[in-house]
Order: sequence, then C-alpha cells, then structure tokens
Amino acid sequence: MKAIHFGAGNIGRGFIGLLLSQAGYELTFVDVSDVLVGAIQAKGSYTVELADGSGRMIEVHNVNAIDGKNSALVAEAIAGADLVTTAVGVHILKHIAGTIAQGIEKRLTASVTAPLHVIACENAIGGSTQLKELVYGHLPAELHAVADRSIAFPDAAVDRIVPLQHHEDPLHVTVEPFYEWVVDRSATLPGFQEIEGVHYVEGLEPFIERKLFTVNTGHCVAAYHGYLRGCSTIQEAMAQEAIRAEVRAALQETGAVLIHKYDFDSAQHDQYIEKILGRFTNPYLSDEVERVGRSPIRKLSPSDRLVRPAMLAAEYGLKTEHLVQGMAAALHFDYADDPEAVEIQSSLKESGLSSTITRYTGLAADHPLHQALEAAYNQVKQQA
Ligand SMILES: NC(=O)c1ccc[n+]([C@@H]2O[C@H](COP(=O)([O-])OP(=O)(O)OC[C@H]3O[C@@H](n4cnc5c(N)ncnc54)[C@H](O)[C@@H]3O)[C@@H](O)[C@H]2O)c1
Ligand SMILES: O=P(O)(O)OC[C@@H](O)[C@@H](O)[C@H](O)[C@H](O)CO
Repeated sequence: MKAIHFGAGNIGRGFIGLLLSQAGYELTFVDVSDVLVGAIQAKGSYTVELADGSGRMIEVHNVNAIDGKNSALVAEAIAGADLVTTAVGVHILKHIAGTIAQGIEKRLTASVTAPLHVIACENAIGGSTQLKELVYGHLPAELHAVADRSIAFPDAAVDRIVPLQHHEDPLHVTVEPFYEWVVDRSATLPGFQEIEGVHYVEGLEPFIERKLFTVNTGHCVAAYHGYLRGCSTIQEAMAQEAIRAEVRAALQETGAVLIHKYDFDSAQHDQYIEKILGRFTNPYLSDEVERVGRSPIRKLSPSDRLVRPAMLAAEYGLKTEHLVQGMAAALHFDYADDPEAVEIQSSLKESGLSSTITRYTGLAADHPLHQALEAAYNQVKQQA
C-alpha cells in the first residue's frame, strides 16, 4: 500500500507520517521545503520523541520525499498511490489541488480503478470536502462522474499537539503522547483498507466540532490571552490563574453548545475538557503562543473555533462572554511576523473596530455578539 503525504512539517512527521508508516504504508512525503525534502531523501528515516518525560524515541524508517515544486513527479506518484493525506494548512490546499487533480487524471486515463482516498488532516470543518471542490475545479468536467467512482475524500479530525521544533536535526520531532485521528467511514469506497490506529465513525460532524471547539478553542484562548500578558508559551500562560480560568470558562461555553447540539453526556464532556487542560500544561512541551495563535483571520472566521460556537450559543440562548473575550484578545494579537495579524491591525487602524469585526467574523453591526465584542475589545487591553 502506497501513501503520499503532503506536508513534512510538525504534524506531518510527528503524527500522520508516523502512523501511516506504523500501519505498513510505503510512505512518500511531498513538501516545498528544500531542507525537509533533502534531509528525508538523504536519510530515509527520522525520529519522533514522546514528550512524557520517558525520553522514548520512535524511529520511522523507509520514508521518501518528493519536491512539491515538481508537480509532474508528484502527479506520477499519486497515480500509483492508494492514499493521499495532507497536513499543510487549510489555506495551502488550493495550492496543491492542481497537482492532485493531475495525478487523478493520470490515474483515470490509465484506467486504474483501484480506489484512491484523499484525506485532509487540517484543523477545519470539512477539510477533505473543501479539498475535493478545489481538486474538481482542476479536473475536466467529463471526468467528474468517473472520478466519483474510484476517488473519495473522507473528512477527518486530527488531534496531537506538535509544537514548533528547535532541534539540530531538521527531521527530529517532539510530540505529546496523546493522539486521535477520526475519519468519516461513510465517505469511504468499497475496498478501502482501514488504516490501523485510526478511529472510524459514521458522520464526522460531532467529532470535528468537539475537537475544534474544545482543543482548538481552548488553545487559542490561552494563546491570545497569554500573548497579551507577555507569556511566551502556552505552558507559561496556563500557569497564570486568570488565564487558566478564562480558558476553562470558554470551554464551559463551547461544552454547553456541544452538549445541547449533540446530546453529549455532560460528565463525560467535563472529563474531556479536564484532559485537554492537562495536555495544555504538559511540562515536557514548550508550545509558543505565536504558533497556537497563528493565522488569526482564519481563527476568527465564521466557521472556525471562536465565532462558530459563539453563534451557536447565541442561537441556543447560551452564554458567550468568555468566547467573546477570546475574540477580543485575538483582535489584539499584533504579532508582526504573522501576516494575518498584521492585516487585522492595519484594518483596525484604517477601517476602525466595527468594520474590522464584520469583515473578519462575519458578524453584522447589529448582531449582539458584535456589540459585545466591541465592548470586550476595549476592556481586554486594560485588563492585560
Ligand atoms: N501542529 C499541530 O499541533 C497540529 C495538530 C493537528 C492539526 N494540525 C494541522 O496540520 C496542518 C499543518 O500544521 P503543522 O503544525 O504541521 O504546520 P507546519 O508548518 O509544521 O507544516 C506544514 C508543512 O507544509 C509544507 N507546505 C507548505 N506549502 C506546501 C505545498 N504547496 N506543498 C507541499 N507542502 C507544503 C510546509 O513546508 C511545512 O513543512 C495545519 O492545518 C494544522 O492546523 C496541526
Ligand atoms: O493548527 P492551528 O493553527 O489550526 O491551531 C493551532 C493549535 O491549536 C493546533 O495546531 C493544535 O496544536 C492541534 O490542533 C492539536 O491537535
């Protein structure tokens, strides 16, 4: 079984690549980083270190890499693969869609009928579905129906905290011990060989929303409040009582939404929250607030981890105060090396607070959340 994985970055090497290799796949990474591609080609292996104090290392052997800039070579590899996965960032999917379409076209022209599954392992609702739309945009219309018969794009939720890496070896990667990869089985094709270590479900929505609105909501609330208070890492932020309380309160708000929407067991969901808070305080990890807060435009967008649960809470008549505080802190994230943070800061200066809120969150000026956010934005800075 052959797998092509786009993105030899932190989660690509530290989770998806590791799991696929352990599941017996012949694995080829595709990346645009010459350093990563060159190192994988030269070594053919790398080491994953578990951040649990044990010093345990896992060797990943027999891996290869292709330069993502060589789309002909990548398309050739996709034509002969059983599985394509991605962990590049949801905003990058549009840049790899053309190459994936090229590979699919090659495959269909050569009358390969074996199923190909394409799974986007990004932090987004419907990531693989979004990728499918982008790929089909590049495929000739007459091939769409044929492609539907042998190519599937099951949505997925992936969870493992993998911080920025600062090792001499560019391939070495330190990861938290916890991991969870959930895939929508109902979108797979007959003949799909399930990947060992993956949890399959019929219908992904509760799983992706539970993950995104708990792990990622809590994470970014810690990051944005931490950044405002001068903390460098999530661990440092979570050590501050006020920030920990803010994160917990935001997760109680998203928890109420999830319990209402999916009828989750409330005690079990509380345990899920506690487990996640424990993961954020893992003393063997050092996770920079700038990584966790990265891309604030994406994180403030209407379908992402702050605005979407707040909109649902408002619709259900539930509390939103701490989610709004998180959004306000996100608007104050003025990290100069993050192009999305820079864009928000320019918008605040040039267009003012109200227009900026509407532009990035989709909340109209007369929406109660918009008004609450304006007030919170002005207060958050004073509290920091
Ligand atoms: N790090 C985590 O804790 C974590 C956990 C779960 C999900 N994710 C998600 O996984 C994705 C990747 O995150 P990450 O932290 O590994 O980021 P990362 O920056 O470490 O890795 C992304 C990799 O994609 C590569 N890339 C960029 N453009 C490319 C292209 N056109 N073709 C091929 N490769 C390309 C980059 O060179 C980089 O190596 C994001 O969507 C993120 O939300 C991350
Ligand atoms: O990757 P992002 O930018 O969507 O979110 C940053 C972190 O919250 C994220 O990478 C987590 O570490 C990860 O989602 C844990 O599973």
